[in-house]
Amino acid sequence: MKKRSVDCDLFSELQQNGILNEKERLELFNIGCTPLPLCVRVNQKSKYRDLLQTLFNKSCDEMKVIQNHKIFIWNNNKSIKKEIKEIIDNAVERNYCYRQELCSMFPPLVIESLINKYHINTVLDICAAPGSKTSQLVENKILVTANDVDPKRVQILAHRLNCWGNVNILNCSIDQIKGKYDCILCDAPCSGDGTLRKSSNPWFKWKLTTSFENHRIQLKIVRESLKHLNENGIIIYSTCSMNPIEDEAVIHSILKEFQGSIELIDIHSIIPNGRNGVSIWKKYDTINCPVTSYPPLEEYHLERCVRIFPQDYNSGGFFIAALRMNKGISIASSDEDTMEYFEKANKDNILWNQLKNEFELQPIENNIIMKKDNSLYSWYNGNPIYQSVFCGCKLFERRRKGDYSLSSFRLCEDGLFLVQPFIKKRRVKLSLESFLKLQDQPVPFNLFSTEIQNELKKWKEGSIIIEITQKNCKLDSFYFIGWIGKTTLNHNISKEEWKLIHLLLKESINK
Ligand SMILES: C[S@@+](CC[C@H](N)C(=O)[O-])C[C@H]1O[C@@H](n2cnc3c(N)ncnc32)[C@H](O)[C@@H]1O
Repeated sequence: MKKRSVDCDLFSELQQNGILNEKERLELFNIGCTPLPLCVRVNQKSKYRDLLQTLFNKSCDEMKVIQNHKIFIWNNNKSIKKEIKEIIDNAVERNYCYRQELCSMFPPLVIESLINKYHINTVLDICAAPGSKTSQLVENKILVTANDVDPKRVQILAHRLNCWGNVNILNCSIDQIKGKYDCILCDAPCSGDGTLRKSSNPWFKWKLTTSFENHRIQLKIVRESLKHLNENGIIIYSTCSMNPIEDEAVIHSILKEFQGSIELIDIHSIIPNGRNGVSIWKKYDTINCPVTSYPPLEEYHLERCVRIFPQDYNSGGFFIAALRMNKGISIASSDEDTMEYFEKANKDNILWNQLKNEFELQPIENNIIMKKDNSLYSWYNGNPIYQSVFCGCKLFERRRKGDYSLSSFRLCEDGLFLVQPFIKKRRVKLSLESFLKLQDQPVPFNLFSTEIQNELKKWKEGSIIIEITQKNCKLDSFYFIGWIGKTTLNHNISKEEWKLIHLLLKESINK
């Protein structure tokens, strides 16, 4: 097996460019050879939030509170208790947590810090898959649209964003994007040399020519994004590369092209350990070097950009810059040809009225839209937008084709946190003991107390919300989706979720 070396091409290039001195090169080598800490961000909308946070708080090495996020850090993956690891894996799989490197959290944190000052209401995450930064953005009160060009990665994105919040998801290349946004996050594809703690590629496969190719793509992504920015809008540009060709050179080229219309915002106060961006780097005279990557001849205040070395935050390497468009700029864009895949719920639709009345959805009916799909109707919460492949959170799902009875629809876990507070009917309160009985098989009504039996018999066959109401129980005030059959109560909880419930109960009771 090849051995990592302080003499690798990547480090030599960074040093020749003046990004690293001898001492920093050694520091980078040393930290580059140690594994990354495990960082976990808990979904603030998850019903297990408090349980998970209490548990993680006791077990982690460090807990950071940055804006409204609580981040739990374990410095050594191997020292995490097996039970806690199992809970983390299970909760991540179910989107109750996100495993995300610390430096990858910075671009959304920058956006969150600028929301009020720059009146940001809408954000487009233009290179969003697999969704770590989008999942962070949707925790704010802004309308988030996520896009990625790669269809397979969009599927992963959609899966990972379940339960995190309202988000519209597009699957198009940057030149097909329509509409305008207050802020666009360009987390661009890059060489990924900042990932040297988790991948061997930066050590053995890094090539300058790849950086040149990436520079061209990155520039195109930022230029295209500018067409979709509202006046006074913000672009956040980020990469996990430490190389100026993929970082400052892209920003410099944009500032030079749109001089006077775009300014670079200083974001150092948001990322205090970050380093200043550089204004000097090598001018390569090879044929394939893009001229747009040449270093500046004038002052562009590139020091306002932030470069993170792994040793700065015990993370990976990263780069972030924030650009503000202060005057409209003219880049041709075509905004015709909008296709609507979604429409507002048809108020005359019999099934819609049945669902609405059965679950008392009136207060939120204007936020619910119907997916136009030949065989399946789903209700989502969100704004209908063209080209969406997914839109909002799924609230109800069709179970059986061709059957338009209430029981052919079921409430979905994805959007339960959104509708649950509005659903006043079709709820039942169970003690923890009764709830746990449901795990193995549907429980006949007559095995519950008369009070609960009467409650269950009130409703037609279909979904119901089960609340746990036992005092001093760790799952008190928790809610789950159940199913009322003709004579039995069943649950809609997957095997893996039951496992999580038991692990959490066990760990919390033991503590
Ligand atoms: C660095 S990754 C994004 C990571 C993501 N922001 C996250 O935090 O999980 C870059 C993404 O850009 C996407 N991409 C590359 N070229 C693109 C283009 N022309 N338009 C849209 N997305 C593109 C890739 O498919 C890839 O998923």
